[in-house]
Amino acid sequence: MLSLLRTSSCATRRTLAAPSWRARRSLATVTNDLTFQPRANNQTVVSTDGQPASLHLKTGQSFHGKSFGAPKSAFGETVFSTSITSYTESMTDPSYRAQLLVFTTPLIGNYGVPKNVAPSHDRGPNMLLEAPGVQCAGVIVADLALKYSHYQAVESLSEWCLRWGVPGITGVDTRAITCLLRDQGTTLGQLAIGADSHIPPASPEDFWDPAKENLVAQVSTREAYTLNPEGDVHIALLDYGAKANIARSLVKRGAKVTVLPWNTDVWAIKDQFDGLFLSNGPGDPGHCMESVHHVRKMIQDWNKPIFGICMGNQIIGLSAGLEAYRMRFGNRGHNQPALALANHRSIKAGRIYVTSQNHQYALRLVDPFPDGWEPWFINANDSSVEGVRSKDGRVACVQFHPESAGGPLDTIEMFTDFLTDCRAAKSASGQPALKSRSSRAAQASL
Ligand SMILES: NC(=O)CC[C@H](N)C(=O)O
Repeated sequence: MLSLLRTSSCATRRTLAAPSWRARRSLATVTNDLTFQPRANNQTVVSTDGQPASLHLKTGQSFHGKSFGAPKSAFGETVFSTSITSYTESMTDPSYRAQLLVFTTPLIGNYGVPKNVAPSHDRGPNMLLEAPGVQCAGVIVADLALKYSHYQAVESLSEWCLRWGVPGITGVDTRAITCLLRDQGTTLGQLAIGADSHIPPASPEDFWDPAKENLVAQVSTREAYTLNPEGDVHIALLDYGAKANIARSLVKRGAKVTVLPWNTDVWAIKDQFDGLFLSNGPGDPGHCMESVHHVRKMIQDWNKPIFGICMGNQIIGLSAGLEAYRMRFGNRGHNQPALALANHRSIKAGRIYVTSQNHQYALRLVDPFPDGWEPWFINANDSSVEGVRSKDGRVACVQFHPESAGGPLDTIEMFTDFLTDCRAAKSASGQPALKSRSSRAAQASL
């Protein structure tokens, strides 16, 4: 906390109750001095080349600071996250693909980056973070910590970004940028690095728009692979850009998980599985209609449990006949309140769960809801739909992230609930449950 108060730019911001547009713009020119005086102790010091860097928004605003990480420019959607911790988890979440991520928390990088233990498979759960490398297109921070300290840290945020070819900018007023994005909505941007970086792209058409691309096809696994083959229930995990903690959370609870490419025709191979799980993933769900087609068949004609998270929630909603729309600035942070409307095992109607979120699209609340479906959760801040379920409870999905990483664990037991449903469906279908490995044993193997 003391280090937060030490920088003059933070102090300046704290005095501004409601900065005018002109004031916000001039704040954007505030830069930090990256010259660091090494201390006489053994804590690791971050080096940064501190080249000139600018964030240019398609709407005409520019913010000038210093670069860290990879010395190259990048385009993307400029979005903000209000999470206070877990920059490493957020930056490895494939749902942030093609996004320039603004952290509203001022001091970023102070606990460095841990060794992301090499997985047995690229997307296996045996790594610490959510994917092998940095997924977002760039990072925008107010104050890059010039010193990091954590027992697991092996490198600085800047070194990590450099290794993964991702640029960063520090010394910009992220509060002013966030106020702008909140008013005008998620905006296309360019993170420009180098001597000419203060010159914005010549025309608004020069800003690359990732929403036009099928980003899911870029991040999904190319080949199916199986984790924890001894698990007692076999779950098909459709990978739209799955955070590793989804597979981890299923494996920890004793499931065998087969991760499948996003557009797999699951109906053709359904007999192997006791449940279907749809992951999170980047971009517009409208690009995934091929998958919606397969999932609709599973919803209509299969009799086993189906669960979806975030992009998975949107795919299930589209399959059920709901519409997905683009929100103004989305929800990204770790303290989004979701009000439960129906009981299901650990979830109690009437309770508010604090949830981790990262999404730009949402399912539209309509009245009446499609036949046989009901809303399951509503966001207590903005009233957006946070989950839907079939009235028989067999198919359910949530817009938030029960697996967290990072974020609160309020809804982590939804994984236990889903696997309990899968085990019940398996024994009801007459298949004897295999001798289950205890979750402790499965966890020990991770
Ligand atoms: N985390 C996610 O799965 C994001 C879903 C979708 N890409 C969105 O932005 O709304």
